[in-house]
Amino acid sequence: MAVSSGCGAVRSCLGVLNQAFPLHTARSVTDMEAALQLVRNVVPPLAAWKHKGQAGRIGVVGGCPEYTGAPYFAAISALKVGADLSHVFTTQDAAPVIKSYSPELIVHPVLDSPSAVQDVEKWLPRLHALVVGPGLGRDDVLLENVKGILEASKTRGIPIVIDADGLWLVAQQPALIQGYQKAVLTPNHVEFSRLAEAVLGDPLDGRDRYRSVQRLSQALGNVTVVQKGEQDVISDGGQALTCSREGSGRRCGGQGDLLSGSLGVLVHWALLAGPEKTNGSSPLLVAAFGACALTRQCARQAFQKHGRATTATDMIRELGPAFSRLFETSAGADGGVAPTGELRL
Ligand SMILES: NC(=O)C1=CN([C@@H]2O[C@H](COP(=O)(O)OP(=O)(O)OC[C@H]3O[C@@H](n4cnc5c(N)ncnc54)[C@H](OP(=O)(O)O)[C@@H]3O)[C@@H](O)[C@H]2O)[C@@H](O)CC1
Ligand SMILES: Nc1ncnc2c1ncn2[C@@H]1O[C@H](COP(=O)(O)OP(=O)(O)OP(=O)(O)O)[C@@H](O)[C@H]1O
Ligand SMILES: [Mg+2]
Repeated sequence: MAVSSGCGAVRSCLGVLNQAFPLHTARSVTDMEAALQLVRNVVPPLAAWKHKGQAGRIGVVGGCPEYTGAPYFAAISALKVGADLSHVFTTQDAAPVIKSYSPELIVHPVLDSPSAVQDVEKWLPRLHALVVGPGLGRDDVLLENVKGILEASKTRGIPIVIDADGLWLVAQQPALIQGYQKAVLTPNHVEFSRLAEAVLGDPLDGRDRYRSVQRLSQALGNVTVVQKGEQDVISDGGQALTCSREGSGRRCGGQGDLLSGSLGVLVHWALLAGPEKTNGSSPLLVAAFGACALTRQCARQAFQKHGRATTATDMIRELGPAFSRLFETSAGADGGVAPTGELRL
């Protein structure tokens, strides 16, 4: 449970980097531990004086009759990272299925209702962050409802993680998210290419992923972008950070959903903590780094136990131990393998 608030070494390291190199300079340092320390700084302590809800109330908007696993993975991951309550806003048909996976989730069968936007809007004052897109599908009616939910959430200043089919919607209508600096997009390879085409009009430049991610973020008005892959590249248009912590060779579905749900909680915590705790780095960048490192650590631990049979459910079981290992020790004990991370400005 212990979370360090001290970060002198991190402060000086990132401080020097911030001053020394102008934007876009291709300069890098191995700095995984420094970035992990920033994540530790934003994790709220567990305390007897706190009440239910204070550690986070997260909403997941997604799921449809075809995809019930994805919103479940995201919502249960949010809880296991440390949120107190996790809501799923989904379609009438998908709701009982998702409920049956877990009694821990609060499931609202509203997403295909004509009053979907108002139904979700009622809950927004009680939510700290939204994760939009896991398992949403591409039905026009659902996407139109989600558009309204996004607008209502932006008006209230709610942090939004956009993943999966939420990114499909953003690729159709980038204005939906343009300039909203409490948004984080988490595209996989295909989703990133689609966004880059739609927003930059360019095919993906695979040679310089940093530059591509940074350009996409800038074009969207400094929305934070997490490009998932063999290494995860994260940028807010200014700084860029990569997470190459060891994960696993298993590419089973659902790992991105675990990441987006975890990120919903970390985004809330990081914004609450503010830039003082992240030493001037963007809280969203730090949150994104934390979610990537955590997902990869879960993959690694699950693979050690289950090998080729590893699935997202096995990874979710590792969330508690992986979180402790990364964020509740003073040194991020790693059991031997040297992690790497780079910070580029
Ligand atoms: N259990 C559930 O309910 C789950 C539901 N999910 C939900 O499914 C929905 C669609 O999401 P998605 O990710 O399958 O769609 P999309 O990104 O269009 O990819 C489609 C195709 O692109 C390719 N491809 C993918 N990655 C690649 C890569 N790195 N590099 C190269 N190619 C790559 C690959 O096609 P291939 O080229 O192999 O034929 C892939 O099949 C969405 O709602 C999501 O949340 C998932 O969350 C999983 C768990
Ligand atoms: N080649 C890889 N090597 C190691 N880790 C990877 C690799 N590709 C993706 N990952 C990790 O897997 C996690 C999910 O990324 P992925 O690209 O699978 O997302 P996704 O396609 O959206 O997943 P989902 O099936 O949930 O939709 C990220 O944390 C990422 O770091
Ligand atoms: Mg995905």
